[in-house]
Amino acid sequence: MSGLALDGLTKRYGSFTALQPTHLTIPHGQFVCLLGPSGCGKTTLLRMVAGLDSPTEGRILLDGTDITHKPAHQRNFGMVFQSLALFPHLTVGENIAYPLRIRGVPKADQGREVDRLLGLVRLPGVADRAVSQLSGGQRQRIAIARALALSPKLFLLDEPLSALDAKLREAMQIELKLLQERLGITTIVVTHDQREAMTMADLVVVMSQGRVRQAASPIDVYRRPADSFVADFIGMTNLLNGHVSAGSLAVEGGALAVPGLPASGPATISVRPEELRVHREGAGPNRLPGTVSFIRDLGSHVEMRIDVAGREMIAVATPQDRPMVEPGQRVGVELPPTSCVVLPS
Ligand SMILES: Nc1ncnc2c1ncn2[C@@H]1O[C@H](COP(=O)(O)OP(=O)(O)OP(=O)(O)O)[C@@H](O)[C@H]1O
Repeated sequence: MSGLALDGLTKRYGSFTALQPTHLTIPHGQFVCLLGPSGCGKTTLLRMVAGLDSPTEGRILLDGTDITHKPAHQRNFGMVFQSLALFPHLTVGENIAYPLRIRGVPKADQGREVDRLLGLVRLPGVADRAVSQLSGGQRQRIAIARALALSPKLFLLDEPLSALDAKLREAMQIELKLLQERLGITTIVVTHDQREAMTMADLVVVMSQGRVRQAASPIDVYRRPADSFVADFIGMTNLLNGHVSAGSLAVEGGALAVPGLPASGPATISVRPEELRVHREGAGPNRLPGTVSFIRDLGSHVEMRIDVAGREMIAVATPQDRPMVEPGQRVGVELPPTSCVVLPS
């Protein structure tokens, strides 16, 4: 197969398992984001792919070849890691040329390659500048350019944009995505920012506690979360626990018609805030009665917090669709059946 395959990749430190046996296939040219809270094993996984750490068990295959024990410097992967900062005493051009020099690329070709790479990251003409003369965003672009020297087979980045302010970060996410699309290089980025992952990735790998919870497209992890962790971690959601009875889900406050329920027993559903409909009338199909506790108008959308049988639900509406309700008002919260996702118990 063309691409990267992890076959039971595992990392243990003594009795602690940082990465549970992981199976993952990444087709050639994909942009993958490893996403999860701090300590979930994202960096551990990336470092093993990079060859900076060795797995306790399992194999790493690149285009069908086992590279598990190949030293990092022989893998020809581009890396942007915090531990691989730019050399402050070298110019921009010298920094980018560094990997070329190590590999014995002739001097004349080095200059040409540096210019090409600076063009790629949209910073032409800065080769002679000192690194200290660059802004944070420019430095990150240089680190990316350096990592892309020698046309690597894989491009690996660990939280590459985390030091940038919110606006620049968003701009760089789009830039990085477009660059990756142009180059068609298989890319793996570690991030704990779900918006960042949704912006850039073809494949989002959601991790928690050393385990891959779901690996799917951004829209699938959002619309069809594999479990309550993923549903809660990706964006906002309403999780409702209930019991299946006579074909519907009995929850605090009422009974709901939900497609795909188990025949009996407990069940949990997830409903996104923008799917909820808030009515001034409490009664109606798939409605739960509640009381508005808080409303905030964020300009682009209105967020309503509603107390339903002692639990808080969140509904979001556009300014155009905003229901005319006030805090303290009794309302009906409609959960359209097709928007309810049944999660495995
Ligand atoms: N050398 C080590 N020895 C022992 N435990 C380690 C070592 N390296 C990492 N760990 C542990 O393995 C777990 C996963 O660490 P990892 O760095 O992969 O997390 P992460 O998801 O990248 O988190 P963050 O977003 O905070 O960087 C953590 O609990 C960490 O403490």
